[in-house]
Amino acid sequence: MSVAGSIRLFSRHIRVATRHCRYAANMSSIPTSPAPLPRLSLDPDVESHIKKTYCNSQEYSNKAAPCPPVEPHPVLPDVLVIPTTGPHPNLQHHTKEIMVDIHCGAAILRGAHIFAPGVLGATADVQAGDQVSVYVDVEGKCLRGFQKPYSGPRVFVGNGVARMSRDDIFSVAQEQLSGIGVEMTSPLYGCPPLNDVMSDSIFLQNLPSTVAGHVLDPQPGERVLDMCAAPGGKTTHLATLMSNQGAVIALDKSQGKVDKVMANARRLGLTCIQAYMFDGGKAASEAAVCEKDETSLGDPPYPPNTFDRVLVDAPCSALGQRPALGNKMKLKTLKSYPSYQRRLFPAAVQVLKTGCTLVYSTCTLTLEENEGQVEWLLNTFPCLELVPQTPYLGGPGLSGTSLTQDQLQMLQRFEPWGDNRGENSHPSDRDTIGFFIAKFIKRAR
Ligand SMILES: C[S@@+](CC[C@H](N)C(=O)[O-])C[C@H]1O[C@@H](n2cnc3c(N)ncnc32)[C@H](O)[C@@H]1O
Repeated sequence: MSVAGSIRLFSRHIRVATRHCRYAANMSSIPTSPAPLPRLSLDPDVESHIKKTYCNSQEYSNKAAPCPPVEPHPVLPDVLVIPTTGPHPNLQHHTKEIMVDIHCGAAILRGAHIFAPGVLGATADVQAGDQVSVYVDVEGKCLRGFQKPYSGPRVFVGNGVARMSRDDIFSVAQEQLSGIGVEMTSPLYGCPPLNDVMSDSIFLQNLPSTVAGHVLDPQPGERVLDMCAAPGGKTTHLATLMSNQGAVIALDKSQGKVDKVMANARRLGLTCIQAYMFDGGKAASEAAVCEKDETSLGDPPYPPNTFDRVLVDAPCSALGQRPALGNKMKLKTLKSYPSYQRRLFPAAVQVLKTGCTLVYSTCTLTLEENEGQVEWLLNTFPCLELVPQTPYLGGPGLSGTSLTQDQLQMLQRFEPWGDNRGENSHPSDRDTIGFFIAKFIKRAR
């Protein structure tokens, strides 16, 4: 098989979702309504190609981190699931140690190696080629360049081989460093790095994020607005679901982020995406004029009733993200999100055509940013009707607002501890990040 041959994936890319760690799920009996989609049969060669790539990689050639299985998702036709393995209990602790911060630690748990600038501390004797144990400084108190075994609170995340000596790393300014400092050979959790694997065809994404794309359900030829788009996981999914036909307008607030969206679009060969550095909250303008051609809408802002679908995947407190080794967010910041998110909706509702779909999603857990926002939206925009979602792999919304039981059942909440899914749910649907999805139709009112 040539890779290109397997790609119906060219027009229908595969999303790859990893499970982050094992949980003994204490499942409730809340009923879900799984709605099977037409199955896209995955080319067996694709699955075997991915398996071979991992099994041959150093991470999976040792017994501590055996190659994880690759499974087509039972409901989502364009998703492969790679369960994370671990924690691996018998990893040896080496005397030579590397310290990293919580962000680098989370990246390691997601399958990354350690880039040299990410090394916070290394014991004095570390040389290139040495076996090292890697620890995360969970309180952010380890100073850069630290050279003793660190005695503050720390978490072991696995073993690796130093590719640079301590001197290589700390004798130059951090901004001049590049390349891999430590190659993780036995991470605590086995999570496949997908960096070079079929990069024109697959996108690594959290499972609930792939559900959000399907819930929006964009069709070929439509105009879709992705209001908060970077790095473009959902943007590229939407364009793929549209078979690259129509227009996906992606907005984000900095040029660097917009460049990332476009880089991902180019990588996947998705030409129907146009990304702009633009405040989503200002995306609507009565005075704006839109090009007639649905594939070239031009720059934002856009006139009312321009889009067939709008996704507001809002900036949020991200408390559902996994893996997470620490969180330094202040209460003031946490409390700032609901009002910031609300700024986005007047424009989102205005640019949406009547009869069309708005999806709101977050990767956080708070009532204020999730069910509370749905309550506020329904009160503020009487034209919005809350509607059920397909596919439905999560659980209902939480009580605590004025939303009725029926309305809560229309919401889709993924608790990161996995116990709010139906008893027949697939294991990959219970071991996810925390996520929230609400779907609305704009009615003529
Ligand atoms: C949850 S992330 C989006 C993730 C993205 N949808 C994906 O799936 O790859 C939220 C994004 O909103 C962006 N953002 C924050 N404020 C914004 C604004 N006023 N207008 C547009 N984007 C904004 C942030 O820069 C961030 O990239």
